[in-house]
This record gives sequence, structure tokens and C-alpha cells, in this order.
Amino acid sequence: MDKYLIAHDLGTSGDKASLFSIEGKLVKSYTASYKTHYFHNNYAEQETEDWWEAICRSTKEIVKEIEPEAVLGISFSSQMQACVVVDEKGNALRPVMIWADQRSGEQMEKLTEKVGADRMYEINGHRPSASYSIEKLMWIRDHEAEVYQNTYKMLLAKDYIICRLTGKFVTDYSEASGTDAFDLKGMEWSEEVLSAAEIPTDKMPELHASTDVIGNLTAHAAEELGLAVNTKVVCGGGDGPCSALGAGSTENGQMFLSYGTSAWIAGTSDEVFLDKDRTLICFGHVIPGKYMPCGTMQAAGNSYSYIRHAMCGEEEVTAEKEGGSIYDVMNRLVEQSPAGAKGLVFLPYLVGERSPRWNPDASGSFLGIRMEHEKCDYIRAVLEGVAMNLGIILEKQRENGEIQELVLTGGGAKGDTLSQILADVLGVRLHRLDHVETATSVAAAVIAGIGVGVFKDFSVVDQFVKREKTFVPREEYKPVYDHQKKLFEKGYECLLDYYKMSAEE
Ligand SMILES: Nc1ncnc2c1ncn2[C@@H]1O[C@H](COP(=O)(O)OP(=O)(O)O)[C@@H](O)[C@H]1O
Ligand SMILES: O=C(CO)[C@@H](O)[C@H](O)COP(=O)(O)O
Repeated sequence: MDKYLIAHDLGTSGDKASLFSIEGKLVKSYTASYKTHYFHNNYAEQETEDWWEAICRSTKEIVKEIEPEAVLGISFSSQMQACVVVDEKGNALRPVMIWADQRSGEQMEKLTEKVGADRMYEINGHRPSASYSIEKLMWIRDHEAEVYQNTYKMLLAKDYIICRLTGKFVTDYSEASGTDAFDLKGMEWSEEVLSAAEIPTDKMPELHASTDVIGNLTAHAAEELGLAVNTKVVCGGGDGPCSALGAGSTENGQMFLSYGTSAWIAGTSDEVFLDKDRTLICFGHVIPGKYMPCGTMQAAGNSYSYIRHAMCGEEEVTAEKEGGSIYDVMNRLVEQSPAGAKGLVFLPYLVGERSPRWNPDASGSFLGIRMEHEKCDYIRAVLEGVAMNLGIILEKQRENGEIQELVLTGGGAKGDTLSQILADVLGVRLHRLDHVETATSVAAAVIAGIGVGVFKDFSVVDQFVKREKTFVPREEYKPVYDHQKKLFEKGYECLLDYYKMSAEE
């Protein structure tokens, strides 16, 4: 009987389940989407029941044609920085505050005051921010006393699913490094941060390596997923560090760009990386003993989805008629607008911003609107605005070493139009991987395989990952993008007071 591994990419837009053969071949994948509820200006929540339904549906779909016993293990790549509060039975006590939720600004300030901004960064490899889990848990304590009182553990996204699959309350080091309460050098929960936050350490889950087997599926979970009870559940990691492994970034300095709902430019390092002005961040890698220096923006693919929903009703109809993706129809429209979108500039701060701006109050805008601008210009401006913002992250990363090329991955990189715009604006060669949308799943499959003992080590990832196409920056567009970048920067500076004012009650 052939043997398989299951990888779940529990992302922001949905859960992608992938079935891999133990030889490294992607056999089948299926995405079950779910909603994010954005409200009250800076709240962003998802429902644990939606995640669970997506996990069950997508798993059943990919194992339809195989024997359940042929699946050796199941693991995860998970959206990070969530705050899932559960009782002793693992029941979720409220909707999940996801990474994009920025409501806990006040808690961030309190924590900064007590621990100190420099010290927070030195401990965590992250500055205090409303996007991290511990600030979110503090918010729940301060605003929902009853929920907090009943909270047995705070879990991250995939860890909630693991709890439902095995009954265990765990997380891995890479996810823990996205909580703002993790001592990155000591690889343990930070007593210093937790005591300043006034959160007892026993509310945090047990720490594990990404490749640790957490347990077998419970009988109930096995039935809901259509799998066998002896299927092993392997811990897995955060989607940031998983994307590093999936992009083949396993050694010092191998840099990549992951473009999903959010986006990041990151690499691998043998040591904890601390940035002199604290704008870049550092996660624990899924490979033990390694780290992932990273600069991350909040709304990349998210900006594209926003404009899709706000403006592209007609294109939805066309896509339906053609039986293709709405994004392909939008990409065609982008080609009708010239580089620079006739001077239209988009600031992609729809859910505030992380590195390097670290401004939760920033919001999105189109600047320089003229009578001549059409829908195609708006859509192009969105892609260019995201690319220019990634350009700022790239410049920050360049302070630590020359970067001429990046591996490109993530669901947003599927289209050639977007990939070429990225290459032109960033001015670097981009090597796009095949199956960009499954790179983090590849990592989860590798982790599952190591966990259940069919793979020796992480080098097996080379069997799974192939470069599909290279995008070379086109020199002729440099002048127009250099000018747009100046407008982009000036636009942000001019709006700083506006952001502050708009955040005041
Ligand atoms: N063909 C395409 N061209 C451009 N962007 C795309 C395309 N397909 C999907 N996207 C973008 O990719 C994002 C989803 O990225 P993905 O990595 O699959 O999901 P997640 O962020 O949930 O992990 C969506 O927000 C969408 O805007
Ligand atoms: O922003 C981060 C990590 O810093 C991501 O982990 C988010 O969790 C969302 O991931 P995608 O859904 O965009 O892949």
C-alpha cells in the first residue's frame, strides 16, 4: 500500500488540505474557505467552528480515493499571532482575534511601559504590538472578565485544531515566537514578559519542536476527518517559518518573499537576529536551532481581495462565465493600465501596518485621483502600492547584506502580472516556485514526515520544491517607479497626523 502525509495550511482565507506521497509528490489538494469578520475599525475575528468545518471537509475531500490507514501523519502550517481562548475541555470561549486584529493598542502601551521597548525586543525579537497574541489576551482580561476567568489556556490557530484532534494543549517554538511572550534565546515562555503582562505562565500551552508527535487522533476526531485512529498528529509550525522551509530557505542568508493575505520578505539565520532600530522582526524557525529574520506587511493579497469585493462585480460575472479565477480577470485588466497607473498611488494600510512602519492607526488610501483614472488604473495601483511597500521592507533587509534575488512563493504569486510588477518595482530577480500556493504545505508535509520517521531530516525539502519561472526587472520601468516611490513615501508622511486624528475616539 502507498503511504501518505497530510498537510493543512490553516491560512487567513481558508484551510488548504494537501495529500503528499512519502516520495514528495503532491497527490491532491482542496481548499475550504472561511470568512474573516472585520468590524469596529480595527477588529478582525474568525470562528473556530469555521476552521473545524474547513479542516473536516478538506480532509475528507483529499482522502476519498485512498485507504485511511495509508495516511501516516498529519501536520500544520498555521496563520500566526492568533489568540484562541479555551476552557479545560478545549472549547473556544469567544471568536478568535486573528493576527490582523489591532484593538489591543492600550495593552501594548502598558506592556511597553513596564518592560521597556528595547527589552521587549531583546527578549522576543519583536517589538510590542497589538498584532501579537499576548496583547490580545490582555485585552480579553481587561474587557471580558468572565471569558478570561474561564480561560484554561491561550492557544494559537493550529494548536486549537491539534487540541480538538488529540485533546492536548500544545504549541511549537515557531508559533510561540509570534506571541510577544517568548524568550527567543532561551526558547521558553518569558517569565519577565508574562509577569509584566500579569498573565500566569500556566495559561500558555506546552512547548514542542515542530516535528514532535503530539499524539494519535481521538476516535471522535478520526471519524469526523475520515481518517484512522492511529494517524499521528505532528505539531507543525507558523506559516511564516513554514514558508521559509517551503521556499527552500534552510541556510543562512537564503532570502524569499511570501505573498499571501499578508506578505513578508525573510530569510534564515543561525542566530537570533536583532535589528538596530527594531523595525524588522525575528521568529523561531521550524528547523531546530535556526531563526527567521523577517519584515512583514499586513495587507498584500488582502488589498487585492478588498478591491475585488469593492469594485469588481462585473469581473466576478466574467470569471464565472469563463470558469476561471476572478484574479485572472483582474490581472488582465491590470495589463490595460500603464506602469505607474497614470500617477495613481495606493497606500496599502487597510489593517494598519507592521514592519517597518509599525503604525496600527494607518489606513488605506488612493492618492492623486484624476478624471482620467479608470478601474484598470485603480487595480494596477493596488498591486504597485503593495509592491512599493514590500520595497521598503527589502531596503531594510538590505542593510544586513546585498540582495539581488528572492525566491517567490505564496498564493498571491500565482499570476504572472503580479509577479512581474513585483520584480519591476523591487528591482530584483524573482524565482517563482511551482505550486506557489502549496509551499507552506510542503513544509508541513516535511515536518509530518520527519515526525513519523519516514524522512531523515529537513534536506528532503529539495525533493518537493522546484523553481518554475524567473521574473527579471525591466530597466525601462525604473524611472516611473522611482518617481511613484517618492510619491508613495511623501503621501504616507503627509497622512501621519490624519491617521492619529482618525484613531481618536
Ligand atoms: N491569480 C492571482 N493573482 C493575484 N493574486 C492572487 C491570485 N490568486 C490569489 N491571489 C491573492 O492571494 C491571496 C491568498 O493567498 P494564499 O497564500 O493562498 O492564502 P492565505 O493568505 O490564506 O494563506 C488572496 O488574498 C488573493 O488576493
Ligand atoms: O503575518 C503573519 C506572520 O507574521 C502571518 O502568519 C499571518 O498569520 C497571516 O498569514 P497568511 O494568511 O497571509 O499566509
